[in-house]
Amino acid sequence: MFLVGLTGGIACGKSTVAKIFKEEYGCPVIDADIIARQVVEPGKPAYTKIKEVFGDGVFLSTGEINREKLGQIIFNDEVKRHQLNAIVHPAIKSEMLWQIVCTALKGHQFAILDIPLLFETRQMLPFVSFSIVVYCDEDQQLARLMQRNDLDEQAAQARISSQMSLKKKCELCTYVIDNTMTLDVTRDHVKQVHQLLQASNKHLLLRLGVLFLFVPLTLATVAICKFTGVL
Ligand SMILES: Nc1ncnc2c1ncn2[C@@H]1O[C@H](COP(=O)(O)OP(=O)(O)OP(=O)(O)O)[C@@H](O)[C@H]1O
Repeated sequence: MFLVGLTGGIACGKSTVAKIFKEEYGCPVIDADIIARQVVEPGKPAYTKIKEVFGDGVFLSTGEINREKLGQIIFNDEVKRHQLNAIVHPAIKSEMLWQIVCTALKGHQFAILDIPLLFETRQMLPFVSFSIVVYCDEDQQLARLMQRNDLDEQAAQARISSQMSLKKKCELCTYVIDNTMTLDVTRDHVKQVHQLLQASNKHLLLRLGVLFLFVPLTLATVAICKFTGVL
């Protein structure tokens, strides 16, 4: 199985495109945002570390993390942002790798990794064979974000500016999915990219690689066991 990174700017349409891949083509989608919420649930190791580093002030009375408060703190303090990233990113990465292994065992040709900050954090970049950026123009992005999150223009613009520019992401990726028009047009673009991914034989190369690694390892283990008298 090979991996496809799906990314883009905030509110450009990643979830919309991921849903089309999943529901219309049956592609497995591993969503970094969902994992990011799961790894900080009460009782998880990252939750405990956040409590140690940020104190009780960033928790609601229910025990859950007060995302708004934590968001304000890290948005205005780079050191704290790094501290939070150092806690959360490794936890997300290991859960993601675990989900990838489980998906690979089901025999899929490829899996989509929906990672908003694929190019910013670069954590999963070495693992993806192809990357897709969902694109819309700046005015649309601002309007969609303001409407969806009920934000004023200044707040929405601040969130957009905190990410790498969409233009730069488009330069770095393998495929761009244009989401500037109607959903039916976007569906057509997803179809085209899906066909290109299906035509790839990277999964065969990766399976061969695993086989070449696995066979000598197994033979070496058997030889050692025989030599030491275990077998
Ligand atoms: N082609 C489109 N035309 C009109 N509205 C759209 C289109 N695509 C997406 N939207 C709307 O734009 C908003 C953002 O879309 P979506 O949630 O898919 O973006 P996202 O990139 O996943 O966001 P985030 O970065 O926050 O995860 C949603 O309200 C969605 O319904």
